[in-house]
Amino acid sequence: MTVSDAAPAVEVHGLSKTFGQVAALRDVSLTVGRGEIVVLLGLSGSGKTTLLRHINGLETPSAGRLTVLGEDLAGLRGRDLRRLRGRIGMVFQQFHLVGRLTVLENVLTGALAGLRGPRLGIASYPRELRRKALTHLDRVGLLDKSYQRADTLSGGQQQRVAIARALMQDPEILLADEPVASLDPESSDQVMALLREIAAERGLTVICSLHQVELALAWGERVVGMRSGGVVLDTPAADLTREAAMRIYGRMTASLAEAQ
Ligand SMILES: Nc1ncnc2c1ncn2[C@@H]1O[C@H](COP(=O)(O)OP(=O)(O)OP(=O)(O)O)[C@@H](O)[C@H]1O
Repeated sequence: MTVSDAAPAVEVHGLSKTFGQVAALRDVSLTVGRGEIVVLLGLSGSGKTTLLRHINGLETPSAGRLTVLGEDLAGLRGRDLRRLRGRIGMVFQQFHLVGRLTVLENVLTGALAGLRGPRLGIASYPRELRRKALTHLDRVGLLDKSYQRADTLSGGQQQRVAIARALMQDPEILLADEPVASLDPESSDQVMALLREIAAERGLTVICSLHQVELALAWGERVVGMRSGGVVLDTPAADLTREAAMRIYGRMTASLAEAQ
């Protein structure tokens, strides 16, 4: 085991980010251990996406430092940054599938970063990767949809395809940005359950942004509350009370926030 294998998944020290006049992150410090499932809970605009984008090296801090999987992001450029990003999977609110392609081909695109040259069609991917993609589709319960166009699936199914796609890169960290914001309550629960199961099976670190208190309580292990770009709470989900959740939402009631 090398030093970087033993390092926490993510260490954020005094991170601030301003976009023009807007302070999106204010002095955020946070350490996430390997295998932890952390929910970032906060209203729209509280800085959750900006924090996730920094962890993936997609934004440059205005101040502060980030270390991800033992690597200081400030020192990484080009190939080294791409290699680190290869260890981090992402899942988005809008799934970002290619609707006219089959489900299987969408999953296969998750392996593109590790391949040379463009690919066109399922047959252009190595057999080993096709097998791996089918295994992941089986894991997310969609093996029978493998050859269906992605845009014929329900939202919940599409998000499960996106999770299977993220698994193709064997990520050590999965960043999920409001993964259930477009889904009905039943599909939301299915997707959150799947994320938690997969994290446990693989020892995967999951950092997931949500804006609903109930989902955070049900599915997080640790809840980090964000408000106006700052961390206002960091607690095991089991200890999170509605009163504490109020601190995240300020003067709004938690139930109003739920309706957002
Ligand atoms: N590229 C950008 N340029 C300018 N302002 C930005 C940019 N990205 C984020 N912001 C601003 O930073 C603040 C935090 O946004 P962020 O998207 O991180 O919040 P969020 O909690 O993820 O909300 P949402 O769930 O709506 O995305 C907001 O005021 C937003 O308008």
